[in-house]
Amino acid sequence: MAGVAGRLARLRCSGALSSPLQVTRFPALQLHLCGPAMRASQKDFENATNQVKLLKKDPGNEVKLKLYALYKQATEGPCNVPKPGVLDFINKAKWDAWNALGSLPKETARHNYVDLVASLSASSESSIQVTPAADRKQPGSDALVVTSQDGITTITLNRPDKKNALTTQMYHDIMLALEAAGKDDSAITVLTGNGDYYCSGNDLTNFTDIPPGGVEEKARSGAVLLRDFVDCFIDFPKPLVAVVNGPAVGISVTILGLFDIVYATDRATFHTPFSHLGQSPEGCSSYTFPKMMGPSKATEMLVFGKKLTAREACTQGLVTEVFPDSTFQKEVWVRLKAYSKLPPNAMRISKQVIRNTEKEKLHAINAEESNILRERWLSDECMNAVVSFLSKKAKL
Ligand SMILES: CCCCCCCCCC/C=C/CC(=O)SCCNC(=O)CCNC(=O)[C@H](O)C(C)(C)COP(=O)(O)OP(=O)(O)OC[C@H]1O[C@@H](n2cnc3c(N)ncnc32)[C@H](O)[C@@H]1OP(=O)(O)O
Repeated sequence: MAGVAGRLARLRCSGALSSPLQVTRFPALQLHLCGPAMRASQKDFENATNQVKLLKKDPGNEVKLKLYALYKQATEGPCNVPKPGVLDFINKAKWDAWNALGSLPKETARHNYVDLVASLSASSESSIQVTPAADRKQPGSDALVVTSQDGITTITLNRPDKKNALTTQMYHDIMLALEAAGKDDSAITVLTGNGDYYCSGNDLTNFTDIPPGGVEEKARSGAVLLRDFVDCFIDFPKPLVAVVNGPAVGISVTILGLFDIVYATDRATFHTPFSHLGQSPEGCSSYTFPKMMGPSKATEMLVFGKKLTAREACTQGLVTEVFPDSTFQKEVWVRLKAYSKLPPNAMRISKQVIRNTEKEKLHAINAEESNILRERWLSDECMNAVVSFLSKKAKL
């Protein structure tokens, strides 16, 4: 356990991975950046750390390292933490950048940080997304877009540059969006992705944001989040449709067993590499997959990580219908618009008649899978796989 905790701690590098180094987009924040000639106050500094999160364009690794070093110097003073090992590339680069600032006073580092952020903001001014609070469908981030039209509420995963990997915030936002969609006046609800991927599964950087309670606490809260997330799909009251616009990985595949219809482009693939990641099945797939495709085909996917083409997934019953990529969007939406005109109450009740007999069982399976995963996340097999991915040594 100490080894696992140590590796995670190194990954975090004293909070580095959850520090403002991560360039993600957040709803608008008021900014009061100081000009270069003025000294930066603590407030300016705090505003600048928020401003970094608003940058739409990734400023590149060199600038990110500079920002990181100045941030650490401004908040903690000169670098006096042990130098990471040579193989710990990411943290070593960060350590080097911080250490290079020597004994630069905290106040100067703060000022330089604010200046650097101001120059970055000026060069990407138009990229800041200002979303009036009243227009927001759900709080937290623009990595999820919810629209309602023609009787269809569509939840779109919107992190195309990260292949729509699911951050912790996105799990929460999807739950909120599903809760709202279950109650709104739309007839059906759709989950889809923006960009070339449907979803690359759990964002593996979720493993790096370790709370004060340590990795055990992280695994415990992760298991609660997973269970709550999957419960929302089990309980969703209306017809739920997946429009799989590209490859799908991990949890985005397993929960398809809880959807009522799955339409896929012929470019989509379905991949659940749990053993490769030292993990185990979730999303009730340990029950739904063997039930729909038989135990041996399910084992090929869930134990051996066999990646299915869209057509294979259709043959196995995971996908309802496959469409040529060139006509996918058009054909699917024409079909869904027609379905959405059917009487909504009849559709909702029919769905419930089909699904309700299994609900209790699914909840129990979900709880059990989440518990087992909690243990898996603490295993060396899992940690090694996550570290390999994050240090760019492995991908699927
Ligand atoms: C104890 C912790 C608990 C946390 C809370 C958990 C709550 C619920 C957990 C439910 C569990 C689910 C299990 C799973 O979903 S397992 C599946 C996990 N997914 C992966 O392993 C996929 C990893 N990604 C890849 O292998 C490849 O990126 C790809 C998907 C095959 C695509 O390869 P390609 O070459 O086309 O593209 P890039 O690799 O260059 O990707 C572009 C950038 O996107 C980043 N990326 C992609 N996927 C992920 C991901 N899943 N997590 C984090 N980042 C991802 C990739 O790093 C690139 O970023 P960069 O441009 O900054 O380099």
